[in-house]
Amino acid sequence: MTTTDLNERVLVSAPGKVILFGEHSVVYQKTAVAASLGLKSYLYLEKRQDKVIELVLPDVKVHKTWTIDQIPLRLVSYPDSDTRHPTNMPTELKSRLDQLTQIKQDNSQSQAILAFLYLFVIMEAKCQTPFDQGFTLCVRSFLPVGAGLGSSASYSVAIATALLILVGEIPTDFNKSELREEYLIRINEYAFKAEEVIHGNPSGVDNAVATYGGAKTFMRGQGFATLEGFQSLRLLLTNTKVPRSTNLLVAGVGEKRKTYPLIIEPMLESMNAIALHCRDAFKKSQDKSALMDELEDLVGLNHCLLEGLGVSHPSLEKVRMITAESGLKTKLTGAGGGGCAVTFIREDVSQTVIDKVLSQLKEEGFDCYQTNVGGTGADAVTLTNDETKNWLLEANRDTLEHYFK
Ligand SMILES: Nc1ncnc2c1ncn2[C@@H]1O[C@H](COP(=O)(O)OP(=O)(O)OP(=O)(O)O)[C@@H](O)[C@H]1O
Ligand SMILES: C[C@@](O)(CCO)CC(=O)[O-]
Repeated sequence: MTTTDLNERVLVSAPGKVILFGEHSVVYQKTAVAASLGLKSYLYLEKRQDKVIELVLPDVKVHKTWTIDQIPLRLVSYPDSDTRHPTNMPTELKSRLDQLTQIKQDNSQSQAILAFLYLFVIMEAKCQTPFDQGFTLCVRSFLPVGAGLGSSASYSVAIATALLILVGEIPTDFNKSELREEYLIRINEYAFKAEEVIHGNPSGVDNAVATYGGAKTFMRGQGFATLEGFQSLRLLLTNTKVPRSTNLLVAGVGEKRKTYPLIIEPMLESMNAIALHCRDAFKKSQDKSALMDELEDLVGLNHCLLEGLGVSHPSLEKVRMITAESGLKTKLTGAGGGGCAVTFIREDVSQTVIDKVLSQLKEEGFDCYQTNVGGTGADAVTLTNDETKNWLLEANRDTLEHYFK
């Protein structure tokens, strides 16, 4: 096949995130501090000559095809889709999308498919000319799915970016455009919609970090600000591999808050103060050791409050115990209930100590990641060689990252 035989193809990337402070409290308009991760999702988009839509999501074992006529485009007028929660979508549209999703048992699959179909339908409804072209969309992630590192936001940002490019709402090289800010706002808004499908009640912090990258403070309803004076941190991420659902954990905290408002509200307020203290600690541009003293205190305080909200797990307490034996401070990150913990490592901690901790954590069956934080957000490039969806599935991280240099 020569390059000229190839259909138009695009590669999209979107990072995961680590919440340093403020998970759960951020759902209730408190401040959170979060940063993008070097671990990302990559999406391959190919326009097709036939009218087939193919969705390939190997991380959640989905491979679906539909013809474009099966998708309920323009079937239901849905003018206020941007302001309505997806659970309030018109009944007719809901039942058509459920029929197309056709997987009742496995939530991770149905949420991923539904998020894709929902975004496509509401985006297409806003296009000037009806969309009638087939395409293949394949997502492959280097993030553990459902483990607290923002896999759903990374997936949501990747599909929002790709679909906006597909329907002609943003150019592939949106990051180089003078309208970049506007395009990023659009990506973030649609990614939030996909997060609403997957999460139920997301604060928006995860998709904001996955869209814009960097290290941020975030408050629901007010958006984000760059974390001034942010210094790169040595972080160890440990995935306990205990499955959990962000949706259910967020709902659980909501129930507690309703039952014990006078107890829970001050806890959420303390978490807000922790995030603000972290912001100010970076701003002071003090030496790294003094900064780490403060951050380590905040780690302990924030974790204990989260534990009090009921979102820790014995596996996370185990990570805390193992790391504490070597003098390292750890808190859960993301929704908790299993999933990931983040350990803050001071500059003066030797590789021998880190290796010992790594081997103890691995002995427990946990996965560990040492990755950089605060890097780029969503990005896209046009593919011009003979890349295919199988190429995406087989390529390693360095190869894929190279496309975005
Ligand atoms: N690579 C992927 N491909 C398809 N769907 C994905 C992918 N990654 C995540 N998802 C969707 O997101 C869901 C996981 O979302 P969830 O919010 O529970 O986890 P998370 O985003 O990793 O954690 P947290 O919200 O705590 O950071 C999956 O069940 C699936 O529906
Ligand atoms: C638990 C939570 O605060 C973070 C999940 O990464 C939920 C959210 O902010 O949407």
